[in-house]
Amino acid sequence: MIEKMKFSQKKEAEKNVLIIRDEIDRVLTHARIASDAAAHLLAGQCDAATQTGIRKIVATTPDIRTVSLLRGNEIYCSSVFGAQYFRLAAQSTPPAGFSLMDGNALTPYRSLLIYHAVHAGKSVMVGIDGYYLQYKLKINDRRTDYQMTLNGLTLNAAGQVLTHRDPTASLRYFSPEYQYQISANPVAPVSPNLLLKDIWHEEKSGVFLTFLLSALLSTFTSKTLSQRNTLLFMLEKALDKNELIPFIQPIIEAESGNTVGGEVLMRWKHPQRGHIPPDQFIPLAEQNGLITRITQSGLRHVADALNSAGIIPARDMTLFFNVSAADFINHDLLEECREFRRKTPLSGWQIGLEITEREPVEDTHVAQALCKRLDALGVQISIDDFGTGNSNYRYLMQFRPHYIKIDKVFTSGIETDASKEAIVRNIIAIAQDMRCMTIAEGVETASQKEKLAEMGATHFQGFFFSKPVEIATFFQNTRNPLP
Ligand SMILES: Nc1nc2c(ncn2[C@@H]2O[C@H](COP(=O)(O)O[C@H]3[C@@H](O)[C@H](n4cnc5c(=O)[nH]c(N)nc54)O[C@@H]3COP(=O)(O)O)[C@@H](O)[C@H]2O)c(=O)[nH]1
Repeated sequence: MIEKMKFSQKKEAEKNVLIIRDEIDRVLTHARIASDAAAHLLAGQCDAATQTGIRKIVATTPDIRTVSLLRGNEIYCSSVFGAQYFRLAAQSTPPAGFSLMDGNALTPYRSLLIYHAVHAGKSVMVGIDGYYLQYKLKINDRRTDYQMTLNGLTLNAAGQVLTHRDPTASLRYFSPEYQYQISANPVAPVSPNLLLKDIWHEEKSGVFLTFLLSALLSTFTSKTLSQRNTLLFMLEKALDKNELIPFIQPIIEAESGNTVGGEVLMRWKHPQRGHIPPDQFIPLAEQNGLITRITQSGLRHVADALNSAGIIPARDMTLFFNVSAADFINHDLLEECREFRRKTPLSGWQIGLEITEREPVEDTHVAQALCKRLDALGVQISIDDFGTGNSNYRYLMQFRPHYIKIDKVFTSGIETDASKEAIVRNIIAIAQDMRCMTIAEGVETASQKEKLAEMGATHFQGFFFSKPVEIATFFQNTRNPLP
C-alpha cells in the first residue's frame, strides 16, 4: 500500500512539474513580449508619450508589474515613477536575462523576477511579481513541494528566495525554453506503519490504544478492499498487464468506396467483470493521469502487430489513434510515433492522431513544438467531434488539421433534419476552404451515406460499413480490401 502511495505521489508530481513548467514558461514569455514592445521607446526621452507607452505595456501584458528604461545602471523612465532618476549600485543591477530577486525598493519583502534586455548602452528591465510564480508553484498537491531554481537562487511556494535548493528533490525538469529548473520535493507520505509506531510511543499501554489500533486497522483494511474494487485500481492493473486491446474501425473513401484507414479504439475485457466500455474507462483515465499510458499502449500494440504480420497494404492506409490533452504536455507522444515508424518500416502505413475536445489541449510552446515535429514526421491530424464543443475554430487554427470529423450526432437523422443538414454543410464548407478532408462518422444507413456523399463528405466511418474489428480481421481486409 505504501509503495502504491509513493508511486501515485511520484506520478502526480511528474505531471505537476510539467504543468508548472509550462505555466512559468508562459509568464517568462510575457516578460520577453513586454521587453520587445518597450525596446523602441529607448530611442526617445522620458516624455509623456514614452511614459504612456510603458504604462500601456504594463496594463496590457499579463503578469507584468513594472517596465523601466535604463541608461547604463541608471533608471531614467519607469512605469511606476515616471521620469525620476535612480542610480542602481553596480552589484544590484541585474545581469542580462532573467534573475530572481528577494524584493526591490518598491516592495522590499516581496520576491520578484526581473527580465533585463540590453540594447547598445541602454536597456529595458521588466519586473514580474514573484506572487505569480509562487502561485504556480502552489499547485494543489499536499504531498509534494515544488520549487523553481534560476541562476543559483530558488523560489519556493511560500514566496521565499533561498540561496540553496532542497537536496532531497526527487524530480528536476529544465525548461526547454528558459534557463531554470523546476524541482519536486516529496513531503513524506502518510504511512500506516509510521503512524502506528508514533501512536505506540505516545500511549504504550491502555485500553485507549487497543481501541485506536483496531479502529485504524479496520479503516485501512476496508479502504484497501474498496480501493481494490474501484475501476481506477482495476484499470491501472489492466494497463500493467497489457490487458487493453486495440480494435480498428475501417474508414472508407467516399469517391472510390475503398477502405483507406481505420480508427483505433481500445477495448477492455476484464477477466471477472467482462467488457468495460471505453465511455467508462477513458474519462476515468483522463481524470487520473492514465490516458497517456492508454495512448502509448494503443500505438505499441498496433505497431507490434503490424511488425509481426509484415503486411504491405493494397493502398496507403492511415491508422488514427485517439489522443488527449495530457498527450500534449511533453514530447513522449513524438517518441512513441517515432518508435511506431521504426517498428513499421513497411511502406503504406501512416499515423493519424484524432484530437478530442473532452479536455482542451492548451496552445502552449510545448504543444506547438510537438505539433511541428509530428507534422515533420508525416503524422496526420484529425479533429474529432467537430461542432460539438466550444473550441472548434481555435483547434482549426492551432492544429491545421488534415481531417475534420463530422460527429455522429449530426450524421444520425441528417436525411430529415434541416438544422443538422445546415450544420454539416457548414462544416464541409469550412473543411474545403481549409483544404481538409472530412470523415463523417456514425454512418449507419445507405441513405445517410448517400446524403453525406451528395453534400461533399470525403470519407465515411460507421456501422453501415463495419463495426470496430480485431486487428487481425482489419489487416485481412486490407489485403483483400472491402468493396
Ligand atoms: N483517448 C482515447 N479515447 C478512446 C480510445 N479508444 C476509444 N476512445 C474513445 O472512447 C469513446 C467511445 O468509443 P467506442 O465505444 O469505441 O465508440 C466508438 C465507435 O465504436 C462508435 N461508432 C462508430 N461507428 C458508429 C455508428 O455507426 N453508430 C454508433 N452508434 N456508434 C458508432 O463511435 C465511437 C468512436 O467515436 P469517435 O472517437 O468520436 O470517433 C470514443 O469517444 C472514443 O474516441 C483511446 O485509445 N484513447
